[in-house]
Amino acid sequence: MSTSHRGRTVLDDPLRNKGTAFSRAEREALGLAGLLPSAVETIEAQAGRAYAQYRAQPDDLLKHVYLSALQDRNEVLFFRVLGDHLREMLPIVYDPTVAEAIKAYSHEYRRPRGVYLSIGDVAGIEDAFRNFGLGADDVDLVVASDAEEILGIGDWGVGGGAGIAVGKLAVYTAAAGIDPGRVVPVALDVGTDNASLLNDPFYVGERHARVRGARYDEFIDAFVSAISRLFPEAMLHWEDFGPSNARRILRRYADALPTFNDDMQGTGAIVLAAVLGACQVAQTPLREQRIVVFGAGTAGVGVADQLRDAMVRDGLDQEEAVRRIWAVDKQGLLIDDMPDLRDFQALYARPSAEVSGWDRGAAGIGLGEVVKRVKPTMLLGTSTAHGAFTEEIVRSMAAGVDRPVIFPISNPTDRIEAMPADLLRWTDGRALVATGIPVDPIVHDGVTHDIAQANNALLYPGLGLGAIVARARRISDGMLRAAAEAVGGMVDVSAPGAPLLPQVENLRAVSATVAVAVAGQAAEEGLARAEPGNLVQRVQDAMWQPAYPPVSG
Ligand SMILES: NC(=O)C1=CN([C@@H]2O[C@H](COP(=O)(O)OP(=O)(O)OC[C@H]3O[C@@H](n4cnc5c(N)ncnc54)[C@H](O)[C@@H]3O)[C@@H](O)[C@H]2O)C=CC1
Ligand SMILES: CC(=O)C(=O)O
Ligand SMILES: [Mg+2]
Repeated sequence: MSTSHRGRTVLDDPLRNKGTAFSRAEREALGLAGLLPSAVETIEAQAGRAYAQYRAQPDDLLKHVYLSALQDRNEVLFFRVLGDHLREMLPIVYDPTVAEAIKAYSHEYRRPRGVYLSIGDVAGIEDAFRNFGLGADDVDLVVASDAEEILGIGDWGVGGGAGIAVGKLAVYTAAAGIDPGRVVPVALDVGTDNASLLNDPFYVGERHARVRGARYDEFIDAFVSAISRLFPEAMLHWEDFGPSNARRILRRYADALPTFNDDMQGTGAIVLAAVLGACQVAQTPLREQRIVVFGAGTAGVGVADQLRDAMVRDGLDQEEAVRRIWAVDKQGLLIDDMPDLRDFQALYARPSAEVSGWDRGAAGIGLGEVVKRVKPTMLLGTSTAHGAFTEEIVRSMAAGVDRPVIFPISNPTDRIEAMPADLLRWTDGRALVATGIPVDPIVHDGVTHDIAQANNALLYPGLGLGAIVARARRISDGMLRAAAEAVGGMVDVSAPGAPLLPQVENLRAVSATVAVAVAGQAAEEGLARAEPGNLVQRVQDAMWQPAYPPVSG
């Protein structure tokens, strides 16, 4: 690596800064003599100190703040420490603590990271990217969020967009070795409907209600055009958009550039991987499952779509597959004569005649009644409704099936539909559980249950790496399927209590395996612009490592 910078500006560049690890020769060449204490340290020594400082932070939010500051000083060291303590630190950098950091963004704000685009300045979009300083061939990946539906915590304005894009990108690098110097986090600031932000004197975003309609669409359009023009090779990842925009935006741009929506497609694919594992344990093929999706929003319907397509591959026709899925939302079981169905929910609405004799409360046909009538084998939670999988509902489900598959995957912790220890207790250890948040192993009746983390973080880094290695023109359904099957193929679910997905410690191997499968699929579908060659080697070679390169002047 070389730099034309000298002196303090070298130390201020987190992608080049090595701090006390600059050698004497580098210090001489880069004008650093006298700007650092005399010891020349190894990265191991620096990482040991950083870890001790991290451990000394009194709570998770301050641990997050500490790691953000480390990333702002020295990216290699940040990723080294994160990689060395992945299981411990992923929940701090990412889900669930990232939710706390997002809520506190304007109060903890110290320095910017990435690109902030405001709906009030559409004309300035290209300039903003130019000011960021990367050229046409310098960007592999852009992660963008308008923060309308951050995890399960709702609208968090500019801090939500910036915080989630940065958090997702940290996982991309830690998990799949995406080069942190070749990515751009983007906060799309269209205002916020969050009154606590609008009335917070520290709030650093656009201080007006969320803009919707034609102006919003023009803003998104200008953003996508700028990306396509300025960074023609880059992949675009959409994160945490609201349900009225997520699918619409994806549809609009899916054929124009390599792009995907993580909440719909990444989540759908990781849940499919876990479901395939659960089918093996339960010894019941997917096409015979009865699946209730609780929370039919962006993620819930994304999951339903992936499961439907997998059932079709498993031998059902489209109609039969759809009929094996029951979707429940705020208004209860979705029924085709409901006036307030969203367009993307309509496919899963049951014919009203089918449910005419079912019990209805003020909020429609509730989850309890659905479980009683449907006798589901799988219950998937993407509702943000904490505690919605009650003991009564879970016991009722477990009475009808030997191995109830129950995935409360809403994030963060205070949105989860049920805690895994309760699910195991209420089902006498029979439940096959996966959650969105990380959960410690649970001992029930002498068996240790490793709870799979069905979080898109296990999938999207490898998907992105595979697409980047292939220089994919598009992200196809086939590439998502290949990713899901690759993750599913990496676990042995045969032992009692075994997790349904690979463990977080294996994230690098998982991501590399996913990337090979995705890049191979892209090539097979004629979507790869790069020659396939030896994909295993190409994926390994493409993975950035947190080690200091020599820096010359
Ligand atoms: N584990 C993972 O990888 C992922 C988990 N999620 C989680 O899924 C949840 C939903 O996220 P999105 O789909 O993006 O949000 P969304 O807002 O698009 O969907 C939530 C849906 O749940 C419904 N809902 C809310 N309260 C309900 C209740 N009491 N009963 C029934 N339905 C109810 C809403 O009407 C909406 O349709 C969040 O907690 C999010 O963190 C989302 C993406 C990935
Ligand atoms: C994990 C994730 O993408 C979400 O909860 O929104
Ligand atoms: Mg998300």
